Amino acid sequence: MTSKELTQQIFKKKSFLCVGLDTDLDRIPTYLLSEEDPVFSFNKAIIDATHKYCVAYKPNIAFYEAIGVDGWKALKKTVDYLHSEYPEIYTIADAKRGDIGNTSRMYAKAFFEDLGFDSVTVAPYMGKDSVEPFLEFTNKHTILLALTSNEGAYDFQTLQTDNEELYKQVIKTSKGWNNSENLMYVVGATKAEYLADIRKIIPENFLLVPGVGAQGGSLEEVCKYGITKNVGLLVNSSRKIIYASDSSNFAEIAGAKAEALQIQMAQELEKL
Ligand SMILES: O=C(O)c1cc(=O)[nH]c(=O)n1[C@@H]1O[C@H](COP(=O)(O)O)[C@@H](O)[C@H]1O
Repeated sequence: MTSKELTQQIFKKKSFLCVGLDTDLDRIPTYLLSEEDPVFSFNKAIIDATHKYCVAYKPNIAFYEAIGVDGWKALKKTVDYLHSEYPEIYTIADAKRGDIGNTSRMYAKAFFEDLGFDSVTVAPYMGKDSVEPFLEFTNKHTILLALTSNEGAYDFQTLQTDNEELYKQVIKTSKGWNNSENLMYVVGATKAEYLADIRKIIPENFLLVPGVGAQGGSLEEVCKYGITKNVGLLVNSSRKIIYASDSSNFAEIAGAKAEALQIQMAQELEKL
């Protein structure tokens, strides 16, 4: 899906919500554990209940890798289910990969070709040759970590180097690698006040903004500083939606949580 098509979906659904599928066997309703594939059963129920209110899903790969082969199978089934049942939905593999070029090429093949995701999150630390193999997939998006939502973001990302914070250098340098508009950036919702500066460097690029909900980020603040006339935002929430309830109607309650965010988003879109 191109950035333009994603923007069209956002205006059509009046939502720039991404639901995070951080599916943890210790947190899903216990009655699902007797199912053949509890992770997929949970994801399917969440997707069926929330898809009307969001434009994207972001499985965090760690949650699938942690349970081995079963996790990888559930991940593949989840992406296939999304693409077959809801082809208008955008998919993000939250993998935070990046290695020497030769190895990054294999990561890119895994997430884009084998699993068929529309995008993957990538760590910029190893530089251009570690990111280029992802960017070579010009019909996919590479989502580079810029300024993350966690406390540790202040350890390196905001350090001054040449009178400028490191995360700004990451954005400025990497945007020159992008010939085909297929680069997005991660900026944590907990760092919303930085978005005004970030928009001066990249006025158009899509930003994936996690951290609304469980991490305390504010949707209003994110929109205040980060929204553009083409929206340019995908705001992720995981735990606050998918674990809103552990009762038998967990999916319905997740749907209501997603709808509440969608309503707020529709109000923000009306202001544009
Ligand atoms: O790349 C990410 O998605 C990401 C970057 C970041 O800076 N902060 C962050 O929380 N994330 C991911 O976004 C999700 C946030 O989950 P919740 O805090 O439960 O909404 C998790 O899967 C995180 O790994």
